[in-house]
Amino acid sequence: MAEAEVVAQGAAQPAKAPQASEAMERVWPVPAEEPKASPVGTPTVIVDDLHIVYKVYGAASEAEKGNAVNALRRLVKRQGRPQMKEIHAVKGVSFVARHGDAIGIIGRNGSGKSTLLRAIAGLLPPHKGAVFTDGQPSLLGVNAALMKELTGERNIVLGCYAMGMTPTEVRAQYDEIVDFSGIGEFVQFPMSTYSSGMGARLRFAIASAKTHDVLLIDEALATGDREFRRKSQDRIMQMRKSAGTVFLVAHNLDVIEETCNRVIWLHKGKIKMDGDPKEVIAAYNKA
Ligand SMILES: Nc1ncnc2c1ncn2[C@@H]1O[C@H](COP(=O)(O)OP(=O)(O)OP(=O)(O)O)[C@@H](O)[C@H]1O
Repeated sequence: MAEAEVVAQGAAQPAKAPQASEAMERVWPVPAEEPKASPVGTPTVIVDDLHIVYKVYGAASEAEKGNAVNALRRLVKRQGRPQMKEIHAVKGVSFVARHGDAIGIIGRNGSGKSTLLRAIAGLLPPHKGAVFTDGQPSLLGVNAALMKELTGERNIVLGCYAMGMTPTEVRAQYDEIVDFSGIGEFVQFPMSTYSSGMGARLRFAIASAKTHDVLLIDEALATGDREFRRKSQDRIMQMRKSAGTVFLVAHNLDVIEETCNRVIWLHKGKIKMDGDPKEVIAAYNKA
């Protein structure tokens, strides 16, 4: 399944990677987006009795496995395709997120954290229930794909356009993005030459160059070093102040506690606890 891309997908056309300034001149102008002034405390995301079910085909027993003999046997016996299995990943989750919230989502492996984020981003259709969002949610995941064959420069420019920034805004932000990412002269090299940490830093730097109504961050801070984590946390704080809503999935509970004003603990697809970070994390650690 494709991750939500905060960065450009399918927007790149050049055969060779030009300098950033050239790239900016070439791309068509994007209509300016007026920043919305939303008061802190008004709802941005309403999740109402959300159920997400994955359907997995071919999760069959040995006798049903998809080899030629079994396929022929099914044809002869006029049987359908191998049994489909359902994985009920999110089970009746409800909550309201507000402008200015930074909400940490914690839980054991497989508890439904990433699934919930992808559903809020609109990437997974609800089996039951609904998600209402005010504004465009942007998911920044570990796998959010920049284009590996393009230079950091090109990825910054295209990524910013993909987020709806104008050429003037991109120009104004370009140096700051490079600076924040800390990738230095590597910005001129194709991303295929980057370490995973460098790629993650650049993704975060691009994604956070814009004020998002709703920014969903899935473990994206995990690959950065300590210094980068601190800078990222500061930036998330700034986003909260500018009345955006940030969701943060991380296994590092310290990052969650330091960054978020609210924590949702998911357990086997359901909300086990929702509230003050200290209290929720203490209960989670005891469980
Ligand atoms: N694409 C998929 N197809 C089928 N099942 C999936 C898919 N993605 C996740 N699942 C299942 O949904 C459940 C929740 O997975 P999810 O990745 O949301 O959990 P998580 O809390 O983010 O886990 P982790 O902490 O390991 O990243 C798991 O049982 C997982 O096996």
